[in-house]
Amino acid sequence: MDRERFEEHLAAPQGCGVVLPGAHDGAAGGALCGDLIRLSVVVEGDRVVAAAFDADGCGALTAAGSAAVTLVEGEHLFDAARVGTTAIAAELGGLSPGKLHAADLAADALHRALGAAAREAAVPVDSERVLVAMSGGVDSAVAAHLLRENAVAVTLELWRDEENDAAASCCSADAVRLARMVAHQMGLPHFTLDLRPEFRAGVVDPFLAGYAAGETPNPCVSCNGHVRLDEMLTLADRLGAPFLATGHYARVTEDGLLRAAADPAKDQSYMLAALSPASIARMRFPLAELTKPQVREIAAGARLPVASRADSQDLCFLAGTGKARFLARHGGLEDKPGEIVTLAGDVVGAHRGAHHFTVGQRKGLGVGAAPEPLYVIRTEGTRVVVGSRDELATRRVRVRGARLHRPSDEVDAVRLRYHSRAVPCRVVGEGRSFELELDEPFHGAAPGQTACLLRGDVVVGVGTITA
Ligand SMILES: Nc1ncnc2c1ncn2[C@@H]1O[C@H](COP(=O)(O)OP(=O)(O)OP(=O)(O)O)[C@@H](O)[C@H]1O
Repeated sequence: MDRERFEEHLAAPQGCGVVLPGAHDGAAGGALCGDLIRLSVVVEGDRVVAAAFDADGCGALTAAGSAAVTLVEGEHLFDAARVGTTAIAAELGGLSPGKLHAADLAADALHRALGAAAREAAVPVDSERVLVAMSGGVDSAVAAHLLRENAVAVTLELWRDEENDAAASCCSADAVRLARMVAHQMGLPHFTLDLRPEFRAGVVDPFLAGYAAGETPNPCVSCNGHVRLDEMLTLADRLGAPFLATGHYARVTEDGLLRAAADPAKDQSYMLAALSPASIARMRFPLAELTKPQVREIAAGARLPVASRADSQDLCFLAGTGKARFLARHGGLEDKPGEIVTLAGDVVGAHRGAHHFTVGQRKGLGVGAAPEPLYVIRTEGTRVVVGSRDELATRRVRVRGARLHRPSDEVDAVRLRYHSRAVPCRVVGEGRSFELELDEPFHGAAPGQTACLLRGDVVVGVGTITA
């Protein structure tokens, strides 16, 4: 550790307390850790023309703020976006483990400011440049690694749950830091985009409304279709990148439609079904032809620090909360006990709230001693209607809000759940609401879920299952 650099920054901190008109700000820290730093940057075109900071905490935080300002002022936006904890610590002549927290906070604040500024930047287009969406997971890290020659990285902050994620209210979410660290190790500029308001309005609120209406919504499909990929494409424009890449497993056909990934076990084309053809034209899926073991092998070979990170299992905003609790806390959906009845109207049990059930569900009904397994057929207000597997079967499914990219007579199959297999079908009717006539019975078509309309394994349209 070189105390001299540290002392210089501490004695004459660069940009400390300077107010910059027209600046974009980012803050990090807070009451829980007792340190708070705010960093401001002014970006003109593709350059950081000015930077400043304010810190309330230990001396190391002041020195770290000063180091961050020194490193980014006058630099190209992409070079500024390559500055992270390591660079800040190095500018201070190295930091002891106890003081690294200060560099972490300064980097978090810097990246929040740069992310906000990037939304108004104007970087000249490079026809090869690709913005890579990095989640902090292994798939997107490998996507970035494969495209590293021309890549700029972005991580979205979508949700921060103050009650369940105490660490996140003090520092930035762990996943964002991890993604930034991985991007920086590859030498990539990294941006953090705060999409919390857009995510709340465009994904979480419709999710809560869907459950309140007795449906089983599919928030990832609408998030990909109308929120996160659109926002990242807009950022790509600002950063002069014609393309956006993700770690999704999906392919694109020559005529610009989504197609199932080469590895059917990992295929995520269903989750991307709401993407418009205009967006698909700009998407790149570097994992399209790979299997998960191959991806892990590439990650290990490249020594990516996330090589053995587990896959995400649940909706991102439910992490650490659980659906029932989330619905109660954020949507006011409290338990309302009701009856479990058969299609004939016989009462066979009781439940604590109809919103805990989805069509096709078998487990958790608590109905013992039935001669055959019972499934949820539908919910009606506070009543949950159950029946046998045969009674659950349907050959006609109504779809609303449909968008077709090809004539309806090209639809020859549909996927009615993320992990269910495609069912051969045909479209009956026209416009944005129509029926699907299935060639085989389907068990568990749940209102609110996405109907992914297919021609073979190519996605030719999308709609929402309706009651
Ligand atoms: N918060 C985020 N910020 C930026 N991109 C994201 C974010 N979350 C997901 N993505 C992008 O969407 C892709 C698919 O996300 P999904 O949630 O399905 O994660 P995944 O399949 O576990 O991938 P990964 O291993 O990259 O997390 C990711 O590979 C990444 O490119």
